[in-house]
Amino acid sequence: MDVLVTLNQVSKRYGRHIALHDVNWRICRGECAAITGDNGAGKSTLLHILAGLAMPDKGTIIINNGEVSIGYVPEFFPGLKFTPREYLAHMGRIQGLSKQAASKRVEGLISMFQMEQSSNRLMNGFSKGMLQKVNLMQALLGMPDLLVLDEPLSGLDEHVQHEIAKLLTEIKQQGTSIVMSVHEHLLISAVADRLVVMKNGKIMRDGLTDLTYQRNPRARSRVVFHGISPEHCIHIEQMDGFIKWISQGAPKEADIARECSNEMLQYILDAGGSILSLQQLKGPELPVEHQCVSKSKKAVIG
Ligand SMILES: Nc1ncnc2c1ncn2[C@@H]1O[C@H](COP(=O)(O)OP(=O)(O)OP(=O)(O)O)[C@@H](O)[C@H]1O
Repeated sequence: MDVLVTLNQVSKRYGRHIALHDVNWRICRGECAAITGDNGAGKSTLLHILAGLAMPDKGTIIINNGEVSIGYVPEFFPGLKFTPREYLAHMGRIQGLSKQAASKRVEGLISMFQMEQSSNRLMNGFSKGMLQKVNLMQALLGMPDLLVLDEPLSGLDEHVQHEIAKLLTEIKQQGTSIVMSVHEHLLISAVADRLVVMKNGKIMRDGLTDLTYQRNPRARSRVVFHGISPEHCIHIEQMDGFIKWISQGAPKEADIARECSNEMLQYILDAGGSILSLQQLKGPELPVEHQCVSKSKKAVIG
């Protein structure tokens, strides 16, 4: 899997308040992750760090070959005294596009967003929905590998919410990875492949959305194991095929993609752990077969 950005043990505090606490996370090429959680859970802080707008106090950020372009869509976008055409052309130049390239890109975006009729009107008279479209267009000017959006549907009416969801689906289909904080179910069900739940600055759940399982029922296994260090657990989360933790207590329990299970089990054993059980699952909730219970390396992997 082509990982675009990896966060390792990332923490961020504001004064005495810890907004992010030892977060390990990554986003891969072509993925769309929705981040949800209560107000103050740390979603925006995580997005700011991913987008390079804030630095962590602790931890590391690894960018794929140091060359991932990122577009950021803030929650609020002001109604400026420019037309979208003027504003986007300026932004394109600021982002390093030539005059011709900026103009071509702006026209392409205006057409994709069906903004032809309003593209020469001043934005200070725009509705929230129209402003949000321009906000999204500015982030797409440089054809980013990764689009980071902070609550893209906030304050929009239902019709515009569906329009934005449709546009984000198109953007995802064009190969752009997306990370967005959301409160609305629409984007989780219509666009996201992965759902991340945050609480008190920590990631509590990170896995495929149930709809993704239904659309693409990838065979998976549930493995129960114990005896490995927190550092090895972090590595497991970052391996291809890790889906989600079911329990991080003792013993630990995780869902993994079946095609990667040999590699994962081997890693657990090499790290000094013991496998307590391996159960094959299919779909979001339905265990179809109980395969084996063994502590022996050969019996589990063979
Ligand atoms: N610049 C700041 N100065 C001080 N505290 C901050 C700052 N930014 C965020 N915080 C605090 O850090 C915590 C996490 O904030 P963050 O905005 O990341 O949460 P969030 O999950 O995005 O919340 P919301 O859903 O309300 O936007 C909150 O308690 C917030 O008050």
